[in-house]
Amino acid sequence: MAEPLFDRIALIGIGLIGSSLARVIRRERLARRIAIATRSPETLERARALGLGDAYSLDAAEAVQDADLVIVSVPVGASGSVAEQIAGTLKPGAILTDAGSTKGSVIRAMAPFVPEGVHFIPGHPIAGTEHSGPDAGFAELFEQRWCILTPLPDTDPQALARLTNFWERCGSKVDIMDAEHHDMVLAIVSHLPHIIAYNIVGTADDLETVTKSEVIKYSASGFRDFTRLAASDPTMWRDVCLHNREAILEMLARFSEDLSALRRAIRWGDGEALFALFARTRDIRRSIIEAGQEVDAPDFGRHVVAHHPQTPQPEEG
Ligand SMILES: NC(=O)C1=CN([C@@H]2O[C@H](COP(=O)(O)OP(=O)(O)OC[C@H]3O[C@@H](n4cnc5c(N)ncnc54)[C@H](O)[C@@H]3O)[C@@H](O)[C@H]2O)C=CC1
Ligand SMILES: O=C(O)C(=O)Cc1ccc(O)cc1
Repeated sequence: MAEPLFDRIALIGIGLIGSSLARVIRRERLARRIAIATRSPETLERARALGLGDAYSLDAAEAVQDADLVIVSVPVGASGSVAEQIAGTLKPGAILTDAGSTKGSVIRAMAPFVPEGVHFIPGHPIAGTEHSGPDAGFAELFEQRWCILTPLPDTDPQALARLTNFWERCGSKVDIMDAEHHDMVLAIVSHLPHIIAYNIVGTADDLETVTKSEVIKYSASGFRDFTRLAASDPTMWRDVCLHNREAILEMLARFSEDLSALRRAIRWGDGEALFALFARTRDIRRSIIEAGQEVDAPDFGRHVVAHHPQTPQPEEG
């Protein structure tokens, strides 16, 4: 059996991402000990009841003591305050990383608190679901998914190799890029789709000519896919919007321009323009399938039911 990669891993935040990490770390024996810290007592108790770790604390500073790898998986707006809390007890030589959906803001918020001798390597697993909390996680979440690492210019290559190895042992493929590029790419492939979903579901909810029961009744159409995304955690997505503001605004501006062109084509009955766009976008989906990426909305809800048939989800926070 392979040696554990780390002696002690500390997980700060034990929601969907933190608890999925706990489960895969356990399954793959990636650490001898898992220490868990989170902010709310209810979530911590739930993590304990699920047996996700070896030590539990409401104090992040306590949890990171002696940890060789610290993974912060909290809403991105909380990453600075977590860094401030743990700064004094991080072990020299430890690797500090995170799972946040935005990277520039996380670096700006956390880096000032990282002590000399601690290797800070921000990260982002491109894997998730619309569910949140410790019950929602599952060990297979990261399998065959990309994890993007955004090291800083002075990052130690050995620490980077160790963290890359960790994510690969979790089942992920690892890519490395700078934070600014990450934020631009993710704005279009992840943040905008969620914003559009929140918007369209809100628009449908506001309609006066179509009743709520009709929206529910006939939603076995494209609308249903949007409702899945629009069911994602409000705190997490509020923070993403507030902390990747520039890139999201840039992509929204482009989106609005293209939407205006599409609107014009519909108004003027320009079938050729409509057909040309729809044919081009169909090719994109074909390329995704050819590249071997999963494209159908994964019914990750099944995992929640399969793992914990009757457990209610605790309040987050
Ligand atoms: N949900 C998703 O699909 C994905 C989320 N992410 C990112 O991962 C991070 C975590 O997301 P999830 O696990 O989905 O969220 P979640 O809502 O399931 O869990 C968040 C956890 O952070 C804790 N928390 C909140 N504020 C805290 C604080 N100040 N100190 C300590 N703990 C605190 C909560 O109690 C909870 O345990 C976020 O930054 C998110 O952007 C990344 C990839 C996918
Ligand atoms: O549920 C989905 O379809 C997602 O897109 C999950 C997701 C949410 C946020 C991320 O930063 C990465 C992945």
